[in-house]
Amino acid sequence: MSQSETGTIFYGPIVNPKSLSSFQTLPRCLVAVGPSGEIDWIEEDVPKRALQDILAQHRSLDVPLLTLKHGEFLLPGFVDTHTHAPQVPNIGSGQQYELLDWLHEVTFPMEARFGDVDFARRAYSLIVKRIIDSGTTTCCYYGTLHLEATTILAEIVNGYGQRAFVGKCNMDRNSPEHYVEPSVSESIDATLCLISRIRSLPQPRLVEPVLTPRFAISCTSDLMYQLGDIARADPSLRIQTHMSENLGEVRKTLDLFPTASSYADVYDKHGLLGQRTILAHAIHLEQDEVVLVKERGAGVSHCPASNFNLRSGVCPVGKLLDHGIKVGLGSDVSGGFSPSILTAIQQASIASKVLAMQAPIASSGPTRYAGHHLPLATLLHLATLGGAQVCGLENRIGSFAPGKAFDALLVSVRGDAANPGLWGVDLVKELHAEPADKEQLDTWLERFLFTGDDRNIKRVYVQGRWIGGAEHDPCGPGRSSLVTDVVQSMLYDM
Ligand SMILES: O=c1[nH]c(=O)c2nc[nH]c2[nH]1
Ligand SMILES: [Zn+2]
Repeated sequence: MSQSETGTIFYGPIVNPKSLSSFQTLPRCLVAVGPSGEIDWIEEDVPKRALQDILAQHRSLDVPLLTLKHGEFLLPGFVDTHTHAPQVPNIGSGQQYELLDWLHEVTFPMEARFGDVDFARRAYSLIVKRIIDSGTTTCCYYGTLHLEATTILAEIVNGYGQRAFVGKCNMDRNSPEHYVEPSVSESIDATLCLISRIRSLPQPRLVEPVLTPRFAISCTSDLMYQLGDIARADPSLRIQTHMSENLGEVRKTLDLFPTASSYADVYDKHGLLGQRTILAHAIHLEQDEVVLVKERGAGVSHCPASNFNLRSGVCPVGKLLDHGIKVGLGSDVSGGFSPSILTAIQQASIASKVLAMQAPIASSGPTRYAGHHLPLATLLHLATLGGAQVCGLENRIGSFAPGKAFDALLVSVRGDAANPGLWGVDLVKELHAEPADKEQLDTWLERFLFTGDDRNIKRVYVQGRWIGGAEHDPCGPGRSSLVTDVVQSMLYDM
C-alpha cells in the first residue's frame, strides 16, 4: 500500500499555536494524518513504552510511523498573507527609494518583463519553489497585471501543491505607459477570465483566485466599483490590496479621492472593505480608520521588513490587536528583502520593540499589546493562526487539530542542518535527557524563529503531501542559495 492510501503517523515533539497569547509544546505527541491530508487524531503525551498500545487502540499499527529525531519538531506551516511573486528577482535592490519612486524605478520595470510568458514560466517555477522551501505553506500572491503570466503563476503553484491565493493586479492609471491596463473593461474581463481559469485547474487544487486592486492610486473609481460588484456577487472571493503604507501615498490617495473621509473610506465606498479583505501595511491609520477596519472585519497583513526597508513607518500592530483586528504576517517581497516568514517574525519583533522603547505604557487595561514588545506566542500566532484568520482559513489551517489539514513544517535545529547561525543544540543535548522536555522545546522554538532559515526546514507538508524543504532537494542543506544563484543567472541569460 502506498503512503497516500494509508496516511502517516508522526511521533515526536510538536509546537501548536492556540491563541495570541499561548501555544502548546508537546514533547512526545502522536499526530495521525489520513490519506486525504487531514489530521485524523492527536494523542498529546505518549511515552515510548505506550506507543504500540496507543497505535493499537487507534487500529493504526499498519500505518507508516515517522519518528522525529532529537532536535526535530513539527510546527504548523507559515502563512504569508502578502507577497509579490514577480518581484522576487529584485530582492535587495532599490535601497535608496521610498515607495512611490521605488515602484516606478525598480518594481514596474521588473514586473513588465512578465509580459513574456517564457520568462514568466521559468522565473515563477523557481520563485514558487523558493517560497515553499522557506516554509510558506499558504501564500497570498500578487502577480503582475498580465493575465497569461498570472495564469502561469497559478498553474505552477497548483503543480507544486501549495495552498495559495493568486491575483492579477488591477491598475488602470498612474502607472507607466508600458505597464498599465488600457481600460476598465479590459481589466475586469481579464480578472474574470483569471478567476475561471484558476477554478478550472486540475484537482487536487488548493489555489484560489483573489481580487487584487493594486492600490487606490493605481485604480480609477470606476474600476474599483466594478471590482466591488464582483466581490459582492461572489461571497467566496477574497480581496487583497495595499493601504496606508507611506505618508506620501496617503496624501496622494486623499487628493485623488477628495470626497472620501480617509484612505480606508476609499475602499469602503467602493465595496472593497469587508471580512474577506486583506490589507497590506495599514501603518498610518487614523483612529476612525482603525474602528472602520474592525467594524468591517477586514484583516491586516503586517509586513515589517518592507516597512523598514522602504522607510514607510512602523505599523502599530499592538494597537490593531488591542482593537481586535485580525493580523497576519507578510513578506511583501521585494519591498521586503526576504521571502521567508522567519524574517517577518524577526522584523515584527524588532518593530514592536522600537514602538515599546518610544512609548512605554503600563501593561494593563485595554492596551494589552500596544506599547509592549510582542512575545513569542504572539509572533508565532501572527505567522500561523493569525495569518489563517486573515485569509478566512482558520478552520482549515494554522494549528494542529483533528479535522484540520496537515500543513506543517518538519523543523530541525540539529547541527547537521548546517546552519551556523543556529548551532549548539548538539552541545546542549549532553545537558538534557532525551526525549526533549517542554523547556528544551521552548528553547528550540525561540532559537529557530530568531536564527533559523531554510536549512532548518527539513520538510514542508501541505494537505499531508511532502512538497518541499531542505531534505527534498538532492543538493541538500544550503540549496536555497543555489536556487537564488540559478534565478540570477537565468535572468542574466535572458
Ligand atoms: O510594498 C508595496 N509593493 C508594491 O508592489 C505596491 N504597489 C502599490 N503599493 C505597493 N506597496
Ligand atoms: Zn505589497
